[in-house]
Amino acid sequence: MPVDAVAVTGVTLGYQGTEALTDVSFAVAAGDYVGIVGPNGSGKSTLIRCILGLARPDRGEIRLFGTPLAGFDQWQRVGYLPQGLQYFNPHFPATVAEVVGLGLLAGRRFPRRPRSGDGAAVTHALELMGIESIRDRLVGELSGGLRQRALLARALVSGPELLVLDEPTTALDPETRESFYQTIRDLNRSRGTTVILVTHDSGTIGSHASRFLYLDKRVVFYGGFDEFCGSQAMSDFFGIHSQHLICHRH
Ligand SMILES: Nc1ncnc2c1ncn2[C@@H]1O[C@H](COP(=O)(O)OP(=O)(O)OP(=O)(O)O)[C@@H](O)[C@H]1O
Repeated sequence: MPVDAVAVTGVTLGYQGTEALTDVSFAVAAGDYVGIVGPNGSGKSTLIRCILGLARPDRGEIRLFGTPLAGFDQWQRVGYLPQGLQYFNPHFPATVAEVVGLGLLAGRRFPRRPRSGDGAAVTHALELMGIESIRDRLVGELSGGLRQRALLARALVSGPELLVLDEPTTALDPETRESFYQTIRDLNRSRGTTVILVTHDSGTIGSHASRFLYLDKRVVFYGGFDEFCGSQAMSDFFGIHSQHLICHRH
């Protein structure tokens, strides 16, 4: 049986007595594209941080590619684009190629040194994102859309099988946002990259992702978008009008 890229079982986490995640369980098969949506403060970023080992659940277990997180050390298989990284100081003294190259060091053990194949990997990631021509520009000087492509190239430079993105489109205008979503979908479809993407864009994600996770501290819904839009339980939960708003782009 194929091993799931991510398996989350019974994860519960509280901050100073406030429950952020309650008994969350779901699995992401290799090749899936999962959109995670939910209201502000519903635990989306906390869940992502747990999956990446950046926050520790009080209870429950997480496996990446079949290995419990505590023993997982193949971080080059995982690409991460965190929330809020797009707000760069315009004077930040690093070029696009340098920022992308840092993505290779992040997955290595200490001492983190460049290796001989790194230049080719950086060029490949830049080409994949269509930004090879701006490799020597300072990253802080770029437009929001180009900067987000550079940061995506950084997340992709190690050739990850799993790509995790936390609200990657918030700083983008609608046109750039759509093109960014297309890029992610192409990666998923043509390269088979497994994608987990957190967004407030509940209408848009339905037309891109293969699965939909609605989180409100617990898993309210996890499944296909068609199933979500046809579900009486979801109409009862959201009210028919709100459910329709989520489903309208689909
Ligand atoms: N480090 C922290 N310390 C204390 N409380 C926290 C911490 N991080 C998050 N929280 C709280 O945990 C809850 C879940 O936060 P989280 O950021 O995971 O939600 P979210 O769904 O990603 O929110 P948003 O959509 O606004 O980004 C919120 O009530 C938040 O205030």
